[in-house]
Amino acid sequence: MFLLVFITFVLFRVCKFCKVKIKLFYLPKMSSRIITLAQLTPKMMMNKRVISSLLLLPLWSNLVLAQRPTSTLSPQPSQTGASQLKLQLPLSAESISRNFTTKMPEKRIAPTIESAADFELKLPGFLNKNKTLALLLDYDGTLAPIADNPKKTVMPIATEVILNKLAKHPNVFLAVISGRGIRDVQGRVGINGIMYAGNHGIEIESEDGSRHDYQLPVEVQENYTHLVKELRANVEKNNAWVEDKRVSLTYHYRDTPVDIKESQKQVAIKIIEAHGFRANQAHEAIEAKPPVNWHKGEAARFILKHKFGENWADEIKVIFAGDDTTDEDAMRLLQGLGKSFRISTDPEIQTFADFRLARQDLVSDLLKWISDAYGV
Ligand SMILES: O=P(O)(O)OC[C@H]1O[C@H](O[C@H]2O[C@H](CO)[C@@H](O)[C@H](O)[C@H]2O)[C@H](O)[C@@H](O)[C@@H]1O
Repeated sequence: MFLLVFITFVLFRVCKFCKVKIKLFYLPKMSSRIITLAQLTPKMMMNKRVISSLLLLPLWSNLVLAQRPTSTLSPQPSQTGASQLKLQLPLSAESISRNFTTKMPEKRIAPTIESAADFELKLPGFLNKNKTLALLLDYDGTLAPIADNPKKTVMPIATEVILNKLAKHPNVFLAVISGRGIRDVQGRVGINGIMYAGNHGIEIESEDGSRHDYQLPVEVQENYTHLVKELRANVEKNNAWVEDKRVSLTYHYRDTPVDIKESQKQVAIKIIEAHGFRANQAHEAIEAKPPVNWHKGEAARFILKHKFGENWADEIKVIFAGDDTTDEDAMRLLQGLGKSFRISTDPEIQTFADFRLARQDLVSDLLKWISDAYGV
């Protein structure tokens, strides 16, 4: 292993000395993330794919010495010293460690839960009232059924009642991770003393009110302002509208006439992408998210680390439930570390979740299953 590290080091020194501008492969659809060599664990270094990746580095194109955008968030996985060599690779260190040392996570058709009884049948003994449970939940389409306007959503009474009880249980930790602005989702859920994440995790607020805001690079913030203006000027018409959430937006087109819906949506996607933002399909809407390596998955991981420390996966049980494409980031990162549920009526849906919940109303049954196990 030492030899490998040494060879890699020498390769970098030689390339630097020769002033060779080295470049990495651009892998389409994989977002660029930053890792440091120091983050490669011995286990990863023994992996054949990582070894060949390192040895082939000088032959690749587009190697970039880069600095991670600053953030007020802590813990920061790669902020271990400004002097470290940082390489822009297509995968983060943690995903390399997870993907290459274990099985590469893949979306697939997940086993379905169709009734309240299915939870214990398919997950016998998963819950243990003596072990802490972290319950991470999405809001729209999960806690509240989808409505034709974001202002019209309400949680079913049964959900609200159980959620309030679970929030008070000493062995249950509750967090709501939403694409909405944080104040909006807090107001709708209305439970004090739990953790909230808004804007797909960019804003996080702890139970005691302390904030963790992912710091977007200035140019991304500027692009966002232009993006809102341009969408409003060009595609806020025919009943479509822009929900400006300050750092991310949702373009709602539910009420646009069917014959022009698709073409107008495509124009909106082009505008979003032209401003460097990511366009995610949602329910009769497009989510425009900033081009940063921060999403519901990273937010979930941050919340769990913040609350339970580095070894959270060994200490607690985790359940995540969500219904949308943006929830898949959390389902992917929690694979093998907790149990996740994707709410979808589509039996063919491909997901990173462990289970598909066939209907939104099964969320109340999921909460009931938990509250029964914890004697709430
Ligand atoms: O992450 P979530 O809590 O699920 O939030 C995702 C988005 O939800 C809202 O839009 C969606 O729900 C609306 C109400 O049911 C519905 O009218 C809309 O069609 C859906 O896309 C919200 O408006 C967005 O800001 C959230 O990002």
